[in-house]
Amino acid sequence: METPVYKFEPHDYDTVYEPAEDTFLLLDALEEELDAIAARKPSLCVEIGPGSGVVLVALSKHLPVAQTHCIGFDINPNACRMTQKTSRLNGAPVDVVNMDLLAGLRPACIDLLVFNPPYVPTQQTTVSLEEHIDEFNSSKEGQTLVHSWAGGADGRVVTDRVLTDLHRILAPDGLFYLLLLKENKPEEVLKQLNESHFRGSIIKERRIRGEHLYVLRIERSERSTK
Ligand SMILES: C[S@@+](CC[C@H](N)C(=O)[O-])C[C@H]1O[C@@H](n2cnc3c(N)ncnc32)[C@H](O)[C@@H]1O
Repeated sequence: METPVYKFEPHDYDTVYEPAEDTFLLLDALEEELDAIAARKPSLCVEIGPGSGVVLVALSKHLPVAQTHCIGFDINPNACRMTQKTSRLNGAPVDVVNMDLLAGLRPACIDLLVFNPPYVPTQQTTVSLEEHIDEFNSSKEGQTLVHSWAGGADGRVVTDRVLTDLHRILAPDGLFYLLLLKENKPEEVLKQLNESHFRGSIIKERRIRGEHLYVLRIERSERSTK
């Protein structure tokens, strides 16, 4: 999918994740999946961590407005603002909420879920929404951007929280597209999913500048059709 127009002001580079190779790989994978996605007639499309908003806005441009509500949840308030701005710039309606992952959502409501997580293995542990907003308000710029990429042990701390919640929030016929790095052990993730009523596969991979990136497509192993 074509990358939507986005406009960073100088200070945004310190606080919001700028679209990079991982973003573009996810866009390419989603483009190839558009027919499969349309066939599921998604009512609710959610991106966790939309950052600049380009992935969510690109998806929104390919999904019928009357049918699909697109919404992003980002822990970073400036990423939420940037996603709104990208939405406006492209005339593509998406909502965005400053929230930590998906805790506030009712069960089995997400038809299409997308996540390009903080995937770099680091010592750093993740922070709560409150701590994140405090950091942001105390203008420790550069600090907030760390949470866009710092993934803790195996780069999986945030991703594993989503995977643990997946059974609760994914609709029976839902699809989940997840970007991972080789160091996140995608094969191990797939094995765990296969053992817990999901099935998944690697639908796209790319080696770029020392990173080996994967996009996984995940769905329930016994899905109901609409
Ligand atoms: C690697 S960036 C991806 C940004 C964008 N989706 C892209 O592909 O360019 C990860 C995003 O996840 C957000 N994020 C990190 N932890 C989060 C959490 N617990 N809840 C919601 N968003 C989170 C970050 O603020 C950041 O915007």
